[in-house]
Amino acid sequence: MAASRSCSLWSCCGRRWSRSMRGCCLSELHSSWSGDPLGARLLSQEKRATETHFGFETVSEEEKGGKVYQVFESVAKKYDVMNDMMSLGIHRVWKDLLIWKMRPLPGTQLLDVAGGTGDIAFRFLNYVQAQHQRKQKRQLRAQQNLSWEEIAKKYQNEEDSLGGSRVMVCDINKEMLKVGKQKAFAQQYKAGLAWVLGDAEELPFDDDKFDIYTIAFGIRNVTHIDQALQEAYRVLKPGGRFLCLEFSQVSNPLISRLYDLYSFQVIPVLGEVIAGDWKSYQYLVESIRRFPSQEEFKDMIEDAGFQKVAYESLTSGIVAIHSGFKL
Ligand SMILES: COc1cc(O)cc(C/C=C(\C)CC/C=C(\C)CC/C=C(\C)CC/C=C(\C)CC/C=C(\C)CC/C=C(\C)CC/C=C(\C)CC/C=C(\C)CC/C=C(\C)CCC=C(C)C)c1O
Ligand SMILES: C[S@@+](CC[C@H](N)C(=O)[O-])C[C@H]1O[C@@H](n2cnc3c(N)ncnc32)[C@H](O)[C@@H]1O
Repeated sequence: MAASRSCSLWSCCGRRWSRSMRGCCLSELHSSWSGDPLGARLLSQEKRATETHFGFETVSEEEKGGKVYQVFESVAKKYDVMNDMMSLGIHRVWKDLLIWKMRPLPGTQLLDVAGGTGDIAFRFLNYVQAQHQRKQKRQLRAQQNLSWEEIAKKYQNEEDSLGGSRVMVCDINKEMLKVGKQKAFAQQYKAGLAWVLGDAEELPFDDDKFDIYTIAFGIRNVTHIDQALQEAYRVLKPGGRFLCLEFSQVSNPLISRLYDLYSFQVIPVLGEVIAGDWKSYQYLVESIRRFPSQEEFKDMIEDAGFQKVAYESLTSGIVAIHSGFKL
């Protein structure tokens, strides 16, 4: 069921279709040129270029999306508990730091891509609500002669309690979004929050629409990172900001050794014990090792057109926050 769903999603739609078409044309050409060694060599190089990685495994670009889909479909229900267990809660601090770095202004329109179960969106809503309440209190203190009805009205309007800020969570995985929506319902997040099924490589939004684009622990899973970065650029308003929280590279050799030990010896075991899924957590640690370094990723963000690109490494480089502006 999952395989057939993701197959149609990943090989037959939009740009991916044209990519797979390119693959088809190449193999047809290959057979007609079989007597030409140079042509055959060039073609086999081209064919290799359509290969990518899924953790330490080499797979075709068409296959990767489906495999990533299966990973998150499988872990969705245990995703949040796994994160707390594996990181001893540290992922919460990293996500808080992302929001503090963002410092959203009243009225901010945020797009959280690969938003999964909503951790970034909920933090954003908490932040803007607290900020708006502080502002309201300051205003009320300044307007001493308001009636109690007027004061109550100011507090009751839920939409207004966010000062016009909104967040759109976009993720390719139905199961992750389902868990996110359940969490939102249980924690009573309603206003200013929307969920949409969509691919980071082909966002279902118009150009110049959002003030801020975030992607947390998501971009590592995308097949064509350059394409996702271009899409981030496209949907941001001029002056808009790109923020990415992702695993990165640890530079200290001693910490790196301990980190490797923990990653490869402990995490898949926790994955098996808690989520009954060794393979997905093996993919997690392998995909982290495959992801570009802080500097390499900064170059990729600049290549997509962003300016003033900078990053901050956290927890010895286990993760980094990259930031850039569409100017
Ligand atoms: C399928 O894909 C995914 C599934 C998911 O559930 C999540 C994601 C995306 C990830 C997130 C949303 C973030 C949350 C998840 C994680 C942080 C998990 C990934 C964690 C790592 C890759 C390792 C880094 C972990 C930490 C920084 C957390 C702190 C952990 C410790 C302090 C170690 C705890 C020690 C033990 C449990 C004792 C047993 C350990 C051993 C026998 C191995 C030897 C290890 C050590 C001696 C210490 C370990 C040292 C380190 C971790 C490095 C030290 C670092 C510093 C001192 C800065 C997703 O895509
Ligand atoms: C590790 S989770 C991160 C979730 C959330 N941002 C967080 O920080 O907890 C990675 C998410 O990326 C999503 N994802 C993977 N490939 C994607 C793509 N091409 N487009 C959109 N989302 C994608 C997965 O479905 C998954 O929900």
